[in-house]
Amino acid sequence: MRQASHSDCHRPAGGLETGFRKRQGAATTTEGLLRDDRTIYVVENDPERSLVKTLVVIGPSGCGKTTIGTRAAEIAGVPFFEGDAYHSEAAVEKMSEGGALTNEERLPWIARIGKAIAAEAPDKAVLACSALNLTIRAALRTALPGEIGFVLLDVPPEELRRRLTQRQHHFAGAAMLESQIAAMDKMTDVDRVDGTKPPKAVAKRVARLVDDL
Ligand SMILES: Nc1ncnc2c1ncn2[C@@H]1O[C@H](COP(=O)(O)OP(=O)(O)O)[C@@H](O)[C@H]1O
Ligand SMILES: O=C(O)[C@H](O)[C@@H](O)[C@H](O)[C@H](O)COP(=O)(O)O
Repeated sequence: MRQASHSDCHRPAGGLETGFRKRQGAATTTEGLLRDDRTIYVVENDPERSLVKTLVVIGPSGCGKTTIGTRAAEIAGVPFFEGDAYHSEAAVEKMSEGGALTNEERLPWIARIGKAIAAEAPDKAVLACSALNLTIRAALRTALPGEIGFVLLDVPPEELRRRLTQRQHHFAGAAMLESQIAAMDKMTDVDRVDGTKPPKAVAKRVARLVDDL
């Protein structure tokens, strides 16, 4: 297995097109059609690109997506993508003030992530991305049409709160936590790993899921 180096953490170069738009009417065969309440969204799906296999490390702020995703990617020898690096400035500003994103605000972000992974990952990737509800996981499945797995790092709210109160230099603080927990669905379509265990142990379990993709 190749060892992942620091440069394997992928961040956007800038200028990526979103590949996302709101529309009415039917989707073509190269598009994924997503419905969220009364709105229809389209995340474009480019049939020409390689089918990267992606393990998405998911869960609310503070559950350990970045910490565990980075280590798991290193163990598995695949590049790591930091989902938070693909937010728009407006989204970061909103979250810095404790505001919660809507699905409509999240979808262009997901499209940017999908394009980056499709363009930059050779065959497999680990992605850190909250993916709190089915609409967003469906968008990821559409934006990344290769095999995709989701693993939730299970951490109780009081531990999340403790971690976020201590974490520094990040736009998402404890103020966002309640809205994140409220936005989470039952997550019946994902794997779960106990995220309260030491990072090394959690990362090993997640790396095994990357190998199994
Ligand atoms: N398994 C763990 N045990 C204890 N602390 C952890 C664990 N995983 C992450 N942390 C700590 O919790 C905080 C949030 O982790 P981070 O990876 O930034 O979470 P997320 O990316 O999900 O927001 C960080 O300070 C990190 O060091
Ligand atoms: O790592 C974190 O602290 C969080 O995940 C945080 O960065 C934020 O929650 C999402 O990137 C925004 O998206 P959601 O509103 O979908 O969680």
